Amino acid sequence: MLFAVRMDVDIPRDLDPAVREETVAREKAYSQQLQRAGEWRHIWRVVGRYSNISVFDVSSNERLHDILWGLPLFPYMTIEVTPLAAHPSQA
Ligand SMILES: O=C(O)CC1=CCC(=O)O1
Repeated sequence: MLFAVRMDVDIPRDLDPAVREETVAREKAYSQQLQRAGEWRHIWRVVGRYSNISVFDVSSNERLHDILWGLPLFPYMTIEVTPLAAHPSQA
């Protein structure tokens, strides 16, 4: 099952810089592990924003929910999920 997911990140400015750095590092490791496993297919920066648009290929809605819930930056994100279906014009 394919999903496009937009993540808008808004880390509070007064967050301890060490906590910020450690959380962002954990986010990167978490993301890259899922990319290597094939569930996080794409991640693209949204130009000019602290946001990304990602494509996930997961077995179920529950699996995607668990992945998103587990994001280290989850408490600082607004997330929009769009389920994808094959387009009839896909060559
Ligand atoms: O920087 C972001 O867009 C947030 C993020 C998600 C996965 C990752 O490595 O960073």
